[in-house]
Amino acid sequence: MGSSESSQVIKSDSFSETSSLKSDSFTDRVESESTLESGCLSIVVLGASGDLAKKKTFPALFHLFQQGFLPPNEVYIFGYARTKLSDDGLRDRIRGHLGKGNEASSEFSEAVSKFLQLIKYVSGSYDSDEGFKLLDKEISLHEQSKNSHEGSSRRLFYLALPPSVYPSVCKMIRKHCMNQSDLGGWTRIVVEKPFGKDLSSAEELSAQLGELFNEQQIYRIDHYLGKELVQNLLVLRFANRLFLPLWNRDNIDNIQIVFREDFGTEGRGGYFDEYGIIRDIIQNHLLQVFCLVAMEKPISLKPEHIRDEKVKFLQSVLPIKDEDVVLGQYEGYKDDPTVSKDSNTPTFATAVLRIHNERWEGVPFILKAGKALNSRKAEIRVQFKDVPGDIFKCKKQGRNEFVIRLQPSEAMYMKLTVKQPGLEMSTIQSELDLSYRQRYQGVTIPEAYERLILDTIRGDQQHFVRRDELKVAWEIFTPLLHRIDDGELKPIPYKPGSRGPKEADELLSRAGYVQTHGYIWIPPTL
Ligand SMILES: NC(=O)C1=CN([C@@H]2O[C@H](COP(=O)(O)OP(=O)(O)OC[C@H]3O[C@@H](n4cnc5c(N)ncnc54)[C@H](OP(=O)(O)O)[C@@H]3O)[C@@H](O)[C@H]2O)C=CC1
Ligand SMILES: O=C1O[C@H](COP(=O)(O)O)[C@@H](O)[C@H](O)[C@H]1O
Repeated sequence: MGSSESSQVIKSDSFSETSSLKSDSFTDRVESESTLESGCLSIVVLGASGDLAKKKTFPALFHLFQQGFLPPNEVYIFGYARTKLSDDGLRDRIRGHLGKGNEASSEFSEAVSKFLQLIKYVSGSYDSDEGFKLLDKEISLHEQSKNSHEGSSRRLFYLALPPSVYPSVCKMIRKHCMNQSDLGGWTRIVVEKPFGKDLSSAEELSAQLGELFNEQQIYRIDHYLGKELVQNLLVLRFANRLFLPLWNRDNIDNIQIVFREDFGTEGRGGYFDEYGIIRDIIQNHLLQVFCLVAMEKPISLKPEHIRDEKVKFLQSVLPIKDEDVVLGQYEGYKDDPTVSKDSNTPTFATAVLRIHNERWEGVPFILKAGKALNSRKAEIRVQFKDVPGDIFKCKKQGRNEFVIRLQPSEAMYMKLTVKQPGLEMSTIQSELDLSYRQRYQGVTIPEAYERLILDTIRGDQQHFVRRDELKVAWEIFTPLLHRIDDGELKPIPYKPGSRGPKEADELLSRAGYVQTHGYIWIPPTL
C-alpha cells in the first residue's frame, strides 16, 4: 500500500458524519472516535459456506437487521466461498440458524425473508484473481444501484476462514476489491482467531497483513470481548467506589478465570488437535478477560487508551513456570479419526499467572479451561483474604468471594458471611445477588458477534485486539506451548463429564484458593 493511500484511509476512518445507523452506546457519549456514517454498505462474508458463518456471522447480521442497524436501502450482504452454491442455496443453509425463540410469528418470517433477499452468493477460490474480480464487480453493481458516490461507499470483509488463507485472501481484496476512501468511504477486514500458532507465526501473519492494510482497517475479533458481562467489567471496576480500594493485593487472595464446556471437540477434532485448549481459549478469550479484570484504569474510553493499558498490563506478566501448569486430555479424545493417535494436545489446562506490578504482586491469577467437563460455564471468581481477628469463629465457613458469571445465566454475586436469622448468634454463608434474568426481565442480551460486527461498522476498535497486544499475548504463552508441542509436558487423562484432572484442584489449593464447602449459589428462577 502506498503511504499516501494509507494515510488517506486513516483519515477517512476518523471522519465523523451524520448517520442513519442507530447509535446508543455510552462510548459515543464519552468522546469515542467511532464513526457514524451513512451510505452504501457492502458486507462480505468470506467462508460463507462454513460453520462459523452459518452459526454466528449470518445470525448476528440478521439480528442487527431486525433491530434496524442494517437498513435495506443501504446494505447488501455477499457470501463468498469455493463451494458451488446458488444465492438460494446459501439462503437455505443459513435460514434455520437465524431464530432466537420467536420463530413462529409471521413478523419473524417476514423479517427472515427480507433479510435473505439482501444476500448474494459469489463462488471463487481464495487465491485467484477471477473470483475477486467477480466479487468486486458484484459489489460495484450494488453500489451503483444505490447511486453511491465513488469514494463514499463502505466495504466490510469478514474472514470466516481458516487463518492459513488470510494472506492470500487479503492480497486479493487489496488488489481487486478496495474502496476509494476520499469521500469518507472505507474498507475494513475482520479476522478471526486463532491468529497464528505462536509468537513467530503470529508476527509473520501480522506483518503480511500489515503490508496490505493499516491497523485502523484490521479488526481482530475475540468474541469474548462482546459478551455482556465482559463489557461490564470496566464499568464495574471504575464506576463503583466500592471496588476501588478493594481491588488489589492487600485485599484479594487469588482470582480464577474459568471456562468449562460439557462437550468435547465434536466435529472440530482436526482443527482442535493442531491448536489445543491453550491456543483455542486461554491465550485469547481468557487472557482478554484477565486484562479487563486486572489492568489499570485507562485515561479515557478511547480504544487506544484502553488497549495501551492492556498491553502495559500484559507486559508485567511473569514467565509461566511448569509447576504452575496442569494439563489434561479427556479419555476418548483420540477416538476421533481426525485426531492423531499419539496426540499430546491438551483439552484441559490450568495455568497460574503471576504479575510483577504494584497492584498484583503475589496474587495468583488462575486461568482454567476445559472441554468435556461436568458443566458448561464461564466465570471470574475473586476470592478475598481472610478477615483478621476472627471473633465469630467463622473463618472455616468460607471467604468472601465476588463472582461474575459470564455464562450461562449472567449474574454477579458476592458471597458473604451473615448472621443466621433466628435467636442464636451463629453465622452462615449467603450472597448479594444481581441475576440478570431476574433484574432485567424482558431485556434481550445481544449476542457477542452482534455487538462486535456493529462496532466494526461504526469503526470502534475498543473491543478488538491490537497488533502489539496480540504480540504480548503470544509472548506469554509461546514458551509453554513449545514445551507442550515438543512433548516435554504431557496431559493427564481425565474422564469426560468430570472436573478434569484432580491435580488441577491440587494446584488451585497450592495457589491459595480455599473452597467453600456446603454452599452453592443457585441462579434465581422467575
Ligand atoms: N466454528 C466456530 O465455532 C468458531 C470458529 N472460529 C474461527 O473462525 C474461522 C472459521 O471457522 P469455521 O467456519 O469453523 O471453519 P470451517 O472449517 O467451516 O471453514 C470455513 C470455510 O472455509 C473454507 N475452507 C475450509 N478449509 C479450507 C482450507 N484448508 N483452505 C481454504 N478454504 C478452506 C470452506 O469453504 P469453501 O470450501 O466453500 O471455500 C469452509 O466452508 C476460523 O478461523 C476459526 O478458527 C472462531 C470461533 C468459533
Ligand atoms: O472460540 C471458541 O469459543 C467456543 C466457546 O464460545 P462460547 O461463546 O460458547 O463460550 C469454543 O467452543 C470453541 O472451541 C472456541 O474455538
